[in-house]
Amino acid sequence: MLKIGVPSKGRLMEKTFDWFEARGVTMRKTGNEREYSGEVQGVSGVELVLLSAGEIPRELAAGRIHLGVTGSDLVRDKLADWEGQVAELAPLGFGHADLIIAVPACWIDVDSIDDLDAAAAAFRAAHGFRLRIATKYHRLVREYLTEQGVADYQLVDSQGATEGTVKNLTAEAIADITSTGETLRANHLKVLADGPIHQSQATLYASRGADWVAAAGPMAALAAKLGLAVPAL
Ligand SMILES: Nc1ncnc2c1ncn2[C@@H]1O[C@H](COP(=O)(O)OP(=O)(O)OP(=O)(O)O)[C@@H](O)[C@H]1O
Ligand SMILES: O=P(O)(O)OC[C@H]1O[C@H](OP(=O)(O)OP(=O)(O)O)[C@H](O)[C@@H]1O
Repeated sequence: MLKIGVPSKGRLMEKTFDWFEARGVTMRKTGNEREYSGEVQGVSGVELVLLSAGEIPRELAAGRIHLGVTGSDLVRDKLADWEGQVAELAPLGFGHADLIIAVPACWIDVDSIDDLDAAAAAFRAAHGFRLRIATKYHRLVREYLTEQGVADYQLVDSQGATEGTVKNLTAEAIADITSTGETLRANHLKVLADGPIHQSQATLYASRGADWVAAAGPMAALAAKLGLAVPAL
């Protein structure tokens, strides 16, 4: 059997199902609406595993699923050396979102990462602690700030409603995903002008650690349906 992990709910699940359906592979949930079980039709030997989008990178890295669909932001953030653990087979063209840094819109002298760097140093001098950036993207944000030479900050973990942390006085800035920008605007935040840390989209990945010998037959059949080359893993 070849196991493929797909997000278990919401837009990502629906659009993933549509993407496979358009290529002759039907995925559907089985059982009652809330039951996390599913099946694949159109290619034999493929098992559907419905998982949280955030857990798919770890399951791929552990080799418990052969293939997985999730956001490229989550793979890069959750896995150290992601390219050593998974292979990117195809960007799927949906789930587009930018990982950005945003600061209060009223900070009129902070528009770029260099401005943030200067503001962070001034903040520490004035308050005696480092400027707080709320995020769930710890690895990507740390790597980016190191590259940009920003050091006077601390990350504050926020697993949701991150844009609210500034108003709630638990952070001075945030790093989060945005697509329409509505949540940022509604919370009086502005994006730093330097461009996103990462442009994410839903992507099909293959595990480098899974048992590909046992799954070779279903993988060849699935790759043919999807118009993909069989990856050398
Ligand atoms: N507003 C958005 N527009 C487009 N894509 C988004 C948006 N918010 C999040 N995403 C993308 O959706 C993917 C899943 O996001 P997230 O980790 O928030 O999952 P979730 O929906 O909370 O599910 P779960 O809690 O089961 O992990 C990520 O790759 C993220 O980039
Ligand atoms: O730019 P926008 O279109 O406004 O979208 C951005 C929002 O969408 C995501 O949140 P989600 O709805 O997944 O909830 P969360 O707070 O639990 O992450 C993301 O974390 C932002 O909060």
